[in-house]
Amino acid sequence: MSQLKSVQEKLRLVRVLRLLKKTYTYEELSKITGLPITVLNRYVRGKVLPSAERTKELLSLLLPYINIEEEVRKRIKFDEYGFFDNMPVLSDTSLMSLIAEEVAGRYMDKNVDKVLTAATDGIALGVHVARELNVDVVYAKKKKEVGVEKFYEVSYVPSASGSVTTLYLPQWALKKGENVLIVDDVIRSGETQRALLEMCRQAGAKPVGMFFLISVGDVIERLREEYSIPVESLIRLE
Ligand SMILES: O=P(O)(O)OC[C@H]1O[C@H](OP(=O)(O)OP(=O)(O)O)[C@H](O)[C@@H]1O
Ligand SMILES: Nc1ncnc2[nH]cnc12
Repeated sequence: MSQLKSVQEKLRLVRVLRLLKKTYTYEELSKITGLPITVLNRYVRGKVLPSAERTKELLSLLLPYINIEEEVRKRIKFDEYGFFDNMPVLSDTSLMSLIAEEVAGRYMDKNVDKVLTAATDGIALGVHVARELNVDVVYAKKKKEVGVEKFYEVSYVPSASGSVTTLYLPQWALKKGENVLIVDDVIRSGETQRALLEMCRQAGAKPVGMFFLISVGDVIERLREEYSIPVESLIRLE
């Protein structure tokens, strides 16, 4: 294994431990791994990194205790209007890294050149996934930033809003022929995602897949049929 890969595996273990620490006590983790609490605590705090061999062993013992779908579900709390706060998911960098590993695994063979998302809440997932795929991330915004010469721009009417929203992306950010993975935290009506697909069309870039943390209803099936590309979400809400 290369030095880099070995370090990446060790950091992955630290993320797994940090995530499990939110649910399990050190005593419980010590029972699962057979390691003293002091040793686990040093790994969690990054004071010491385990050997490559121990990393492998610990990952195989600990990964079965992580269900990323479940981790996302339990962080989603609905308010009285049926909306949910995404921040408990998007802010958890250990969880987001593990989700991004999963997404990167699914799209590894698609030769992704760029990850595209929409500001604001898509950015966290976009950055994590792009870093995992070793590519750049670009995001469309709801306003025109100064200092940008030319934009791709797409207007649409978000379902319940009754007013026009426009998304803007600097033209240099997407190039003809690039393979694009579109990601976002939530897909509900699919209007935002259609706007991103339209930007790819304007640029002559090729959408090769779409991934969402949370989809509401059957919108991903409709997009999959319409665009004949993989469209997936980690969890689906009705
Ligand atoms: O499938 P849709 O019905 O288009 O909804 C999904 C979009 O809604 C949310 O963004 P929002 O427009 O609320 O902007 P924000 O990220 O700045 O909160 C979310 O981050 C998606 O981009
Ligand atoms: N935070 C949110 N809660 C529920 N539905 C949404 N659709 C887009 N963002 C959402």
